[in-house]
Amino acid sequence: MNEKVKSGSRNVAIVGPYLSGKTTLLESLLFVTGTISRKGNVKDGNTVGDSAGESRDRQMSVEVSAASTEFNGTRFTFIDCPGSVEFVQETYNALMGVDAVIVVCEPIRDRVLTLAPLFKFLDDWEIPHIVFVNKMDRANIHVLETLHALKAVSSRPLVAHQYPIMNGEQLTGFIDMVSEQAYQYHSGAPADPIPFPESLKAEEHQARAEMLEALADFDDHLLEELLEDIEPPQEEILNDLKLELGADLVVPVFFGVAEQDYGVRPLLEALQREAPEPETTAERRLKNIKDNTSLAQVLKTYYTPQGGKLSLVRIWRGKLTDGIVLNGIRAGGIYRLMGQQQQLVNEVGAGEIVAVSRLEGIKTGDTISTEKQVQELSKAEQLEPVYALAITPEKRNDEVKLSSAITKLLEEDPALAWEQHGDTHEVILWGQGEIHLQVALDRLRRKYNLPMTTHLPQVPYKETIRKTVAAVHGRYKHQSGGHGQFGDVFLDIQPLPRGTGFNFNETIVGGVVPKQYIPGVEMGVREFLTHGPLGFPMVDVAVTLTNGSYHSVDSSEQAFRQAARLAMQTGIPKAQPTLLEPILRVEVTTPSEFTSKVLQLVSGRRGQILGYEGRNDWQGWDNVAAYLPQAEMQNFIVELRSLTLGVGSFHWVYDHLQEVPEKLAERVLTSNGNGNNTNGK
Ligand SMILES: Nc1nc2c(ncn2[C@@H]2O[C@H](COP(=O)(O)OP(=O)(O)OP(=O)(O)O)[C@@H](O)[C@H]2O)c(=O)[nH]1
Repeated sequence: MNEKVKSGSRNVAIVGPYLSGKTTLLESLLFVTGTISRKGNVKDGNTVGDSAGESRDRQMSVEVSAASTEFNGTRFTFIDCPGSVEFVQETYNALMGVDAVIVVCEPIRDRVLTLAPLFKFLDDWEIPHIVFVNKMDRANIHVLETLHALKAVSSRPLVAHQYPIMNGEQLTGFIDMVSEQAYQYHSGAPADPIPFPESLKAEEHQARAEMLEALADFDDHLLEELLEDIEPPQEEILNDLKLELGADLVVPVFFGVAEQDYGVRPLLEALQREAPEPETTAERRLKNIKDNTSLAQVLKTYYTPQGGKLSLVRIWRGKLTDGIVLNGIRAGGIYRLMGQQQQLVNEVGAGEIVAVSRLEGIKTGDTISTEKQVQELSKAEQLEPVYALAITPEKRNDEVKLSSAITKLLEEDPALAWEQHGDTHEVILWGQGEIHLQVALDRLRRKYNLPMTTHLPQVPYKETIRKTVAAVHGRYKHQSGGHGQFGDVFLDIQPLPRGTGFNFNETIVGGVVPKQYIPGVEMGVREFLTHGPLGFPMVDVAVTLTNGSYHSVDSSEQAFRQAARLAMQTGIPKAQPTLLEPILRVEVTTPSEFTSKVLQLVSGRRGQILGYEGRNDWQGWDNVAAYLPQAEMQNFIVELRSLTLGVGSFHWVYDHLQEVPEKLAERVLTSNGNGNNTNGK
């Protein structure tokens, strides 16, 4: 392949909503360029893109996969990205390393709307992108309607690079908007030039005029020509398209049918001609890097079924050679990827995306170099986890293996997080949704032989008291053979304001409880508070040791500890124990058209709405701020997505504890058998 590559390379990500046809498009790109001789099919599970077992099982991409090919002397490395919102972190991480992006979407209004977060990410990072409207064999909305829907969700102007020629709902050809030449598609062969279809003249002229006006917004010379009614030379239009795409000022639009390879050659030609060269991208990405060191960045980490580590890296400066030492670690082999297949190479230069094996300790997003100290490249933002499951190994003695397997799992998928909860002691796996966690659990089973069972995480309820009880007596007296045990205390138990925690005081006078035994009293009180009468840890309680007595031989710290526990056992039930639940402060982001539904969702889940407003940085989107009980959060993201075409999201932080309404508290306590185990619904 090396000899044929004459005119540089391009690294292109293929992104877009779930099931829009990205993997099919990659298959077609590889087929049209002769890299594969037979196309695979998503249903049959034999495509290059969806090569991981977890993808094949679900007929959906769950991680990025890379494939290189060559077209007219240019090497293309395509990165097929998952479309599901639950795997978007994969996509964001990979986008940090590409020169251009193909956004694949279907000609369906609601599907187009779901592109908004992706467009925002691309524009925030100024990543050049084009749109490929796929499935134009089922286009039951008009081309101009599709373009309008696209324009509504993009902050950058869209320019139709082609005008599709349709026969009913089926794409049959296109008009190239630069040359105004019409072409007819053929199965298995390049498109043929045909005469301009007169019936499309008016529509095509309008779309072309809009394209030229959009380009002219960034080119005064073109603007003058348009004002003076001079037809601009094609060279000038192409030049503007290249410059303005490269600077993420405009978004060219193409149409096609990936399944029939329609529109795929024109797409490749446009990418070769107009997508920025790797050097241009490097200038953009390295503009804040002051030193001149060799640099690469990890876009994705894989663990192969054999357990080997592979890091997909973009080389920004310098080159990678066999046996190179990066960040102090000797790399294994360097490979070009074709889905799960690897082709060993000895040396690769700047501007390429390749996989490097055995970079132990290096994570996705890390900057790597041959030098000791380098400036870190910026990374894609880390998404907050929004969905959790408590997990337990099916086999008890697998518990020891779990933490090292989870560490590897997190390296492969940085959108996962885990914790061992301090109160409930459960191991909780956090991620972006149900399917995301199921895929992670599949990996644990397949790659690490760790089958797990799951359940909804417990809500970490707490308890407090409402009333003060004074002078509660606790006496511990035990006579067994020789030495006896004697401790005797009087405690005042008082509720504290919410969020205060626990206070211990003593007002002992005259040494009725000697100093050395007082820590024992505090210990006994604290022990009792770890498990209150309702079954949960107690908070916001003050306990004061006011009185007591001792025995000069039989008293000990231990005996006072027991006496304090007895006093607490007597006193707390009289102080009106009450159930408290954690309340989160939640900030929901949603398209404004769904805000009222979101408000209903929040109120329906016992939420307290704190306010909502339009986002300054995102036209047409609102933020809703609210307090929500944690017990109501388990499936919140699932509901939110189903109300907002999948694009609603939220941030949360723990805020405070609040009394559980009485009726609900009864239910929680009965379903827990006075113990702690469900989410309280
Ligand atoms: N009619 C029609 N169907 C298509 C076309 N391209 C893809 N499909 C079908 O659409 C479905 C989804 O295709 P994929 O290529 O898996 O979509 P994807 O975007 O890679 O999916 P994810 O990565 O899981 O989001 C499959 O059943 C394809 O056969 C097309 O041009 N026309």
